[in-house]
Amino acid sequence: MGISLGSNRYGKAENRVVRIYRDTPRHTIRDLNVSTALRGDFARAHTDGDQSDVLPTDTQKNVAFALAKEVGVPSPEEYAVALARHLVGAVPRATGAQVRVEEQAWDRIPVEGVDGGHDHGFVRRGTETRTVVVTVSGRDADQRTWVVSGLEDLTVLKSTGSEFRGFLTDGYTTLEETTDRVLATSLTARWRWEDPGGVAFDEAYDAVRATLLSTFATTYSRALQETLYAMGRAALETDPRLAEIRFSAPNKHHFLYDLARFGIDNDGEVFHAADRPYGLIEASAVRDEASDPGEAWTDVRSFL
Ligand SMILES: O=c1[nH]c(=O)c2[nH]c(=O)[nH]c2[nH]1
Repeated sequence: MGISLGSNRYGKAENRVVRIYRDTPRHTIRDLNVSTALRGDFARAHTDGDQSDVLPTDTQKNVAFALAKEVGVPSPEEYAVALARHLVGAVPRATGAQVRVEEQAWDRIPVEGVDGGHDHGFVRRGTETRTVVVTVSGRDADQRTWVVSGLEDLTVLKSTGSEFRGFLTDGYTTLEETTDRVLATSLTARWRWEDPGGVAFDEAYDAVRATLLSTFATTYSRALQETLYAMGRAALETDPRLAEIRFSAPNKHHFLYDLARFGIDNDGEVFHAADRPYGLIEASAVRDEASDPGEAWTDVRSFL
């Protein structure tokens, strides 16, 4: 019977690394969920139970925490690149690594009379998560690095300025056309940097996020598909260093509740917010001259 070892990788998932900068009385906090994965020739661990090529996942965890001090977290992207390169360097059999980081933002607690909020009191910001996936491939001089930045669970809604009509129908179609509906989604967006060298990632994140939000609000929507593509084009126009942006967007349906049964008018005022099923709309925008994505999207969740 011919059976051979297929693809494999290993690492430590979901290290909850919190780095606090406290060099001045005004502290800053970077709250990360860090996952590492190494790939390479680790066949003997699978076939022979031989661990001599395997740097334990426990050690990978320790490195994730140590680099939060030694390299720091100037941005989650820079931290992830340093961690991925360190791990490949530390493991002779590794041919590549992927480091995923999710960052939860903390805002300063507003305090009366204190400009810009409290020095060391923080409150978590919403459900939104900033994300980074860094993929490193090869060793030493041949090494390549891809950086995909993004966000998850950016929940947005517009209460008008959205329609859905003129769609294909068949014998099973019951959906009615609408010229005025609620459009809501919980957005996942990921953008690939053409060349991550020298990018000020924190500023860039704020700029892309602001562009996505303002485009969502100001663009009249004939479908979520059209809105996503408009958001993607706007993001790429905002920052020429972006090669492409990909979206995954659940259409969080808001159904007009039937109050006519009770003799009550409902002119787009009362809705049932259904949580499932939901339309799942996925789309991307790509710059014409973008480089080949290489391994940037390998094993990146929910994409295309
Ligand atoms: O924006 C939308 N796109 C669709 O493809 C779709 N399909 C559907 O039933 N409602 C919607 N809304």
